[in-house]
Amino acid sequence: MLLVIDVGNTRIKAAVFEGNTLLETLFFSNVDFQKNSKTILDSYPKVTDMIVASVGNRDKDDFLALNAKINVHFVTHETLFPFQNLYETPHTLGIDRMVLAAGAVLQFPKQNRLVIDAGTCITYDFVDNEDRYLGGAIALGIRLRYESLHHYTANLPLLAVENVPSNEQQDLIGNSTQQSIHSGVINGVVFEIEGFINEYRKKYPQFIIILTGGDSEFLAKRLKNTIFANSNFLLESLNQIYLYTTKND
Ligand SMILES: Nc1ncnc2c1ncn2[C@@H]1O[C@H](COP(=O)(O)OP(=O)(O)O)[C@@H](O)[C@H]1O
Ligand SMILES: CC(C)(COP(=O)(O)O)[C@@H](O)C(=O)NCCC(=O)O
Ligand SMILES: [K+]
Repeated sequence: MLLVIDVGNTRIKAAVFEGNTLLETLFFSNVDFQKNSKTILDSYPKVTDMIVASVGNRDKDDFLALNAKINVHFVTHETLFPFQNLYETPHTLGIDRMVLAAGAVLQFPKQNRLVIDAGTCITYDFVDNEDRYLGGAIALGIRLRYESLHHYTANLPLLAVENVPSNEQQDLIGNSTQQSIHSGVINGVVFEIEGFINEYRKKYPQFIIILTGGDSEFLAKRLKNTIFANSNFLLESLNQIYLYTTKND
């Protein structure tokens, strides 16, 4: 039984897998990581291995301290990935982005793939049908946009995606300060993502789109393009990498 852990800049996400079967997902903030992870391990005594992808500043010792009996596999730039990395600065590429690219290759073989991860940042990662990772883009996530508008202006309030009315379209013309901010943030993100997809389509007429990240379910309803929306895609990709690396060791 495997515990997979994704340490992002906002949340830590975890999941327990038995082979390809996802048994449980768990989410917690960075602060109560140690306590919660011990709870997970106590609830799943059959966990023998853990695979960790961390963009945060946690080091391997934090995870080794959880349980000395568990084998910890820390995903690094030296991990065996199922793609050719054509990034010009391969050692600055986010481990999370590499895991997403690996998941796209392993779960959607032999086609052009664009992975969009809407979390702290919105990342775009492209792997072509020859399994070459070409790179992509890094943009402000939804929360960072709301926080920037508040922190870097004199009068704008701090809003959040949770305040957005649940209807699936955000009014284009905001008729109040709050609605203007929501229109700028939500429509800005939706139009940005659709704009990127349209530009990719000019270069690659055929490709699939995988949308993941904590804001993926919110955004999937608002995007016109056909996408595979899966908020657990990074966790599933970590499991796929574990199976791939142990098989190819
Ligand atoms: N229970 C939750 N707690 C915090 N953020 C959540 C939650 N559910 C969804 N979200 C959304 O997920 C975003 C973080 O997405 P995530 O992919 O976890 O980020 P990262 O991987 O960068 O840490 C938050 O900004 C928020 O909009
Ligand atoms: C862009 C990121 C901060 C995204 O992190 P996240 O939104 O998942 O918290 C992370 O992928 C990162 O630190 N990248 C390093 C720079 C690069 O990928 O080129
Ligand atoms: K992200």
